[in-house]
Amino acid sequence: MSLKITTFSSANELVTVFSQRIADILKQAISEKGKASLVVSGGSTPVPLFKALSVRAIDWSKVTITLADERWVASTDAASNEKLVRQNLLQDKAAAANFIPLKTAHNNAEDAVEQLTATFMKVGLPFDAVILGMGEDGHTASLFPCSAQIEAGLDVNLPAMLIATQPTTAPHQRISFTLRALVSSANVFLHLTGQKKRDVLYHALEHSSDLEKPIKAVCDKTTVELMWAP
Ligand SMILES: O=C(O)[C@H](O)[C@@H](O)[C@H](O)[C@H](O)COP(=O)(O)O
Repeated sequence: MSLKITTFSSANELVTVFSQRIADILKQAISEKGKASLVVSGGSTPVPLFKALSVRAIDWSKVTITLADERWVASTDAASNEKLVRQNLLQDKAAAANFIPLKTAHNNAEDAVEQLTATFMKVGLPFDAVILGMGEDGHTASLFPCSAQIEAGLDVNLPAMLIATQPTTAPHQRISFTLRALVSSANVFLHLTGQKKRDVLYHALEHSSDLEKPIKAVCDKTTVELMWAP
C-alpha cells in the first residue's frame, strides 16, 4: 500500500523518538483493551531500541512480546533472537512483560508450527505493533527470497500464521510469522540504519518483485512506517 518515511539525523535520535512512539501505541492499546502486543525482530539493528524501550514507563505486565522470527537454536546460543530480547529488552521496567518465545523443544521448526499457532490464537491477532528489520537481500522476518518456502510465506491467501523456513544464504533453520500475519498488524514499522539498506529498500520497491525482495511484499500489502537513520 505505502511507505511512510521518517528520517532521523542520528540513530540515537531515532531510538528516542521511536521508543516513545511504541510506548504510546502500547499504552493506547492497554487503555482500550486492557492489553497490548508487540512483535520485535532480531539482528543487530534493534539492540539500542530494545534498551530504550526497556526503561519506558508502561504497564509492561499487560504487554505480550514475541519475535517476528527465530533461528532454530537453543535460547542460550549466540544466534538466538530470544537471547537478544531477554538480554536487552526484557530488562528493567520491561522485565514485567509476558514474553512468548518462538523456539520450542521440538527438533524441527516445522514440528512447532501447530503448537505455536494455537498459542497465538489465544493471544489474538492482529498485533498492536510489529517492528521489522531487513537484510541486504531484501528479506524481512525470516521470509528469505532464497528459501524454498518463500512463496508460501508471502501468500496471503493461505491461512498460515507461522512458517518454518530454511534460508540457503544464511545459517539455521527458522520459524517466521507469515506475511499474512505480519501485515494484519495495526502498526507495521521497518527499522533501518545506514545508506546501504535504504538503497536496497528503495531499489526493491522500484525494480523488484515480491518474491525477489520480500520487504516489497510487506509494503505492497499494508502501510509501513520506515524509521531510518544514517
Ligand atoms: O532474526 C533475524 O535475523 C531477523 O529478524 C531479520 O529479519 C533481521 O531483522 C534482518 O536480517 C536485519 O538484521 P540486522 O539488523 O542484523 O541487519
